[in-house]
Amino acid sequence: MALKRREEEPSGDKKKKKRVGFSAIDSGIEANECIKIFLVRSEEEVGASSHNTVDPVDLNQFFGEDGKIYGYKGLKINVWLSIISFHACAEITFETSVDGGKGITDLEPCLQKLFGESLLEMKEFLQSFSSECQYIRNVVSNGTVVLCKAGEEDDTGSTIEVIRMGLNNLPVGTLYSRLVPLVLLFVEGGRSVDITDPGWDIYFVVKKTSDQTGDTLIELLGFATVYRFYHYPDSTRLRISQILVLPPYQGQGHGRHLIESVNSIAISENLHDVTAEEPSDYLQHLRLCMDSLRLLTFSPVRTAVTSAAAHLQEVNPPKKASKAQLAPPAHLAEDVRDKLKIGRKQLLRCWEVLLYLSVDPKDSKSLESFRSWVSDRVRDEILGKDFGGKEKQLVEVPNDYNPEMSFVVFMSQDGSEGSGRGQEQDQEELLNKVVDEEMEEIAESAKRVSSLRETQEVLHILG
Ligand SMILES: CC(=O)SCCNC(=O)CCNC(=O)[C@H](O)C(C)(C)COP(=O)(O)OP(=O)(O)OC[C@H]1O[C@@H](n2cnc3c(N)ncnc32)[C@H](O)[C@@H]1OP(=O)(O)O
Repeated sequence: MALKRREEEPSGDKKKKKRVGFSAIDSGIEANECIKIFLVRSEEEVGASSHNTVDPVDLNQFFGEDGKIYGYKGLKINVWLSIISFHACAEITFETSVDGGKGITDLEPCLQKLFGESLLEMKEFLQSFSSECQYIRNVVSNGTVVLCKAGEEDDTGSTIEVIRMGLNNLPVGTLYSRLVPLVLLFVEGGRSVDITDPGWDIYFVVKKTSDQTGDTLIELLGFATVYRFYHYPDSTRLRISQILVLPPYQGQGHGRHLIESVNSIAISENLHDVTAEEPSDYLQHLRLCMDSLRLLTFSPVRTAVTSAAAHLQEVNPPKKASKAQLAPPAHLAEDVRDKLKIGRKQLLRCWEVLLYLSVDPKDSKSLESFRSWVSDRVRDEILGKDFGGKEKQLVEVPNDYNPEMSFVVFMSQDGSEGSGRGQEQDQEELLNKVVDEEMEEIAESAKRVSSLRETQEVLHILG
């Protein structure tokens, strides 16, 4: 780690500077404001600040309780992260450092907490580009190729492969420990998994290219850690714990390749199902699109959705009996889990999208029935049934993140007390807002699924 004071002062000025360092108590600087992270693939890119700056989730969490750094003026921390060896190097510069009432933050342990052993001194870091240029190739060479596709974006004859390996294996575990900083930086709430547990697998998505001498270069584009859970009585479930595509390669289908590979393992090994641990919104969106498209290729699903859509036309609002007919039949949920390894919860999410897609947008009666059905689901999810004499109430809470929508649900002890605003009318209005939001999301997902399906059909026709 290189530590530099910017523009060294002649020693005579130092005392004076200390005295004027902070006029008031040091208010500190947020880590997010002074740290820049660069992803680099060559020695030349180190120091060229125009290269690949990335936005981490939140750096403040690694720096003290309040996420602030104290005792520095003009502090800048540049961190170079090699996407060849996955080592890191930090360059720290500042004008002055003085205790302004809150101490001087020791930066090294904070950076160690984040980057661990992958943090190198600059000289060693620069050497790693040549000494470890084949690092990824050496680690993944013993893995099992689960998926192989021709690279699309260039004509170098590259291929995209997904390779599966057990994490409980020394070279793979070492590579994973170098990837953990990426998990901490880019996956919200991400943390390291226990590499000694044999239940963990890691799926690497890589790009393979041959150079002019015929030598193969392998670049790591992303990875997913997947846990094998026991499922009673004699099966196994796969849970995607962390999935990350490196920022420069996001949005190019590699997250999809990883998920497709996990799905294909679950099918080929006849496992119970595939789930994801605390998925981010975007991962939910991706899985929703992928699974809805897979469900559309399964004819029992198409038949059942068409029949459910016909029930939407019957009465508005749908009666209790016909509402039951809007849900996927139990035997279908079992078939879907068995054939596609899509669990019931995920099937229900996709089902709403598929049902919406089956409704003629001009058929207002069916749309109203559909909304009423979604509204019942939302009501059940938020308020549920009476809970031991306590009643749930929904209250709006202002929120900077999404000023339009923010609610809390709380219990009132006797069913009558609350915030004083828990009147039925208020509650109805709030529930309606939530339902509107859900309807918008379903409509958007349906639009995306429909356009992806059209593209797939065109590609199929073109052969
Ligand atoms: C459990 C957890 O780990 S939660 C945390 C998840 N990870 C993170 O948040 C880390 C940061 N983010 C990432 O690493 C990535 O963005 C990931 C892993 C979430 C997604 O990977 P990406 O490579 O960016 O996504 P990818 O390009 O494969 O897929 C996205 C697109 O494919 C589309 N798509 C979905 N299915 C298909 C299909 N069958 N055919 C074609 N396209 C499809 C999606 O609709 C989406 O496009 P859109 O946004 O325009 O609607």
